[in-house]
Amino acid sequence: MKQPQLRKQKQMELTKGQQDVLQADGHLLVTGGPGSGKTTISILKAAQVVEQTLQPGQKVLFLSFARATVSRVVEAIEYEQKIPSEQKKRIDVQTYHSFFWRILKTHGYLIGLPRRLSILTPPGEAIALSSVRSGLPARSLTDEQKEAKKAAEKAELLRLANQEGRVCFDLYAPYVGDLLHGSSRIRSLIAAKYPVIILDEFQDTNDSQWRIVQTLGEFCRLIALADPEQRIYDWIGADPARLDHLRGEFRVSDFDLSTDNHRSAGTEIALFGNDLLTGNFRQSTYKGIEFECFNPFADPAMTMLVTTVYAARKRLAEAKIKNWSIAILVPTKKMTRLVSDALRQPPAGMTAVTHLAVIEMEAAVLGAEIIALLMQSASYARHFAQFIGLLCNYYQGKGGNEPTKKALQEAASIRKAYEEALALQASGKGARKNSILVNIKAVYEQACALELTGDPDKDWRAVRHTLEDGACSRLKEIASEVRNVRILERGMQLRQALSQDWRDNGGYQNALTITQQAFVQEHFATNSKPESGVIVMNMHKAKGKQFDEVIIFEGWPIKRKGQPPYNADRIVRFNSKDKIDTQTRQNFRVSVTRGKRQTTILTPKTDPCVLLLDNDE
Ligand SMILES: Nc1ncnc2c1ncn2[C@@H]1O[C@H](COP(=O)(O)OP(=O)(O)OP(=O)(O)O)[C@@H](O)[C@H]1O
Repeated sequence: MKQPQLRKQKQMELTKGQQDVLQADGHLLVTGGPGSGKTTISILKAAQVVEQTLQPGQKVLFLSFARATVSRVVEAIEYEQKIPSEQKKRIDVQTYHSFFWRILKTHGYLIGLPRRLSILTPPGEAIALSSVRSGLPARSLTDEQKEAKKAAEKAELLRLANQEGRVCFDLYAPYVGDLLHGSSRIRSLIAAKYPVIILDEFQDTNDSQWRIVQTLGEFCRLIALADPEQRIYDWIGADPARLDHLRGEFRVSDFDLSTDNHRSAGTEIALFGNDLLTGNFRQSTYKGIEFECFNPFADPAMTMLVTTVYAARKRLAEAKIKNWSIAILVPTKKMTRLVSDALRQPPAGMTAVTHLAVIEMEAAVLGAEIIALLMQSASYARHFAQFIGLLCNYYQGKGGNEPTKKALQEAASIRKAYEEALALQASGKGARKNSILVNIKAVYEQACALELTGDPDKDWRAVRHTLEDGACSRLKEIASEVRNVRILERGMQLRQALSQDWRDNGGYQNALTITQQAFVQEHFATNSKPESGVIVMNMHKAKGKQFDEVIIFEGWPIKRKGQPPYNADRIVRFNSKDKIDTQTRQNFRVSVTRGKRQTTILTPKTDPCVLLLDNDE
């Protein structure tokens, strides 16, 4: 087969393995380590398919797990100057979720789901499950309680889907599997539109996704990309034997690009990544990998982090890298926040570091709904009731799948106080002076009394500041959470919709619905650009991404009087050798190999990360 039509440009030399992929027919399995060029060759292969075999109206489907990966793939496609733009348009990059959702929305009724379906987003799911969860202790469950909790959660999610048509993400694949297995018509409809499907990160497919791949493979040509050692989703059902399942089910041609490393060419980052998997370090130093140990206290730790960031920034500026990116990867949610705070206000008066922190969004999204409601005119009777409802939602949903007992209790006491107030009102009595509603209501009224302007940015901020400066500590917390959502920076669409609402109605009549819809759409948006600048994120979220430099930063043992040091926020749980397993090693390797030019690992001096010790140490 000939290569896709070439335009005049600086040519990337394809490796022998990559060229073999271009020559091959039928189902393909392309394996290889981090940066071995799997994504790149799959895009070139897709362009070749578009040019040589697709009929008008048909497209190549590229399926990825995360939106973050989608944006990287979209960027990589744009970057391939040798692919003409009309061919690029025919490579459709989607997440598994968005692809499944479209199938479900159109055909779900065939398996008994209601005709109208809506997406149950993660915060919505957390709220819906909070009543099931509040009946059980949040931690230290017995095995029996864990099973019971799982079963009760599952039953509620199925009920929501089947009776209310609100479908959570985890049910997409099982339902689509049922649909595809049950209907050859749907299978051929999909195959007619997408005769070739590329499956990114195939090693992470769980059983229900595999069931779908099995049916699609009968009609479509599959191109699976995988690195068995970048498997990070064991906890939600990825199976080490998945590649063999594919080989067993279909005749696939296997291509192994594993020895190549283009991402960090000229460094030994990939080599170090491989040694991390075994714990046998073949070298005492690795080009492109730096280690630093800090004194195990907040100030020296953060000082070292900030100076490391300064140094990385300087290196990239000196190397004249355009749109450079530095990722600070940390092991826990808590660390993401700590680091973000420290970069905003570094110790010892050092200059702040502008950055983006990728945080769990539940609290911020639910908080944003409260701001949106407060922008909305309070002229209708149920406005305050709706406000209380959203406040309870915030507490029920802010912890995502792991709500704290305290937050759930908070929701319950707000609801109780509200019902009590309603009862007192109904019997003609005044409100209780010591009710938790007093401050809530006072700030609510201040926010409702604001004179809004029709400029969504200004108005959004005005409401947020009112909560921030008001007398209610709960609403203060919400205002500070909402800062993380940077809602109005999320593209013009939301801002335009709010402005339109104002123009049409002389006020924001639909601000809440508009905001909620914006967040739902965001789950499926594929146009987000890969991040540049300094980005702080949980190590788990770095999968599939690449950055010019990576800094890995973990917590340190915290001394406690009369007790052993508290060793949370470590890459390995408690930094204990007993807790090392394949998953921990693979996760660490994924993080380390995200760096193109350098990866720096910062670890506490007194108790360095156990994965960095040689096996026999
Ligand atoms: N033959 C090649 N020559 C030079 N650079 C290449 C070649 N193939 C890929 N690259 C570049 O190497 C980098 C990594 O490639 P790619 O993203 O395709 O790897 P990958 O195998 O998909 O990585 P991962 O599994 O870690 O996501 C990209 O910046 C890409 O442009």
